[in-house]
Amino acid sequence: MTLRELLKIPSSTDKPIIAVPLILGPTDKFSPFAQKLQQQNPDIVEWRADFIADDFSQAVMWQQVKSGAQKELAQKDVSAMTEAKMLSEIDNAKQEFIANWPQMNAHIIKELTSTVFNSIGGFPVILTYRTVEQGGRGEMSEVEYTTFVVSALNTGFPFAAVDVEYTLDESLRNRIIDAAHKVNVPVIMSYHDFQGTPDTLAGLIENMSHTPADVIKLAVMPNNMSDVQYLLDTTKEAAIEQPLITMSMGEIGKRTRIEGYQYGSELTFATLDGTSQSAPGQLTINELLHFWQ
Ligand SMILES: O=C1C[C@@](O)(C(=O)O)C[C@@H](O)[C@@H]1O
Repeated sequence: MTLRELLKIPSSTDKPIIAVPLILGPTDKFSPFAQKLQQQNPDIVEWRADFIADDFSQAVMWQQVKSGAQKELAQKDVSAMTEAKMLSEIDNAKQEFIANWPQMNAHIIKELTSTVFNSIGGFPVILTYRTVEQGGRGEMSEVEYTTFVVSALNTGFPFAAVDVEYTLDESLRNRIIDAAHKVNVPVIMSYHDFQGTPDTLAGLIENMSHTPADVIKLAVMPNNMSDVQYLLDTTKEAAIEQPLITMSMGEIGKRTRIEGYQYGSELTFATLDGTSQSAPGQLTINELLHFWQ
């Protein structure tokens, strides 16, 4: 099955799927992004949830509740005794907050997901939470990351696919894969190396393909042109069942984002305006279309 078939993105061209990253944070507006999306019409949006989800983590939310209560207390003219008592009540409230957190968290994740789906006007969405270790912004623990992704999948919003990092603990990885498959969402198993191009790419792809994932994705940093050619050749020679997405990042890897499809990479990441890159070396959609003319 091709990636287009799997993600249900039909096309009459031989060109790869174009994915655009959505990297908005909690104070950013969605409408300029949505507008450019309509104008440039990529195939799919990758919601990089790591740009926003950590602002709604348990620690951040508790801090907000706590400082709100402390502020209120500071405005009251109370005795030192009453103040001490109230401060200890705030600490007790933490237990209650922790007990209620799973429901609150599910509610927050549903709101975030709903905002994304309602803002981007019908484009298919890949859900990605990229950890700092793999080159993203996400600082949640592995368990929190898993909870976030599983909860987002269970909101009922129809994600076109979900990204799962190969470096995540295997049992947690499988929890996400099971949750995704239960709601018929294909899983993209991804691996990033922002430092270099491992000389064991073929083995890595092979090992990743032995997971229950539906798509394999590899993004690595080349240090010279032969690293770039090595990535392309390995992509071409990969004999795995799943569709493959590969790229060399950075300036010298740009070629793989344009030509990778000729070697078997079925999706390429591009930006709407050249400024909102989610990884180094991404071209704009216009640049890609220009090269493909
Ligand atoms: O895995 C990838 C590929 C990527 O790192 C790139 O190099 O284009 C961009 C990420 O947003 C995406 O999740």
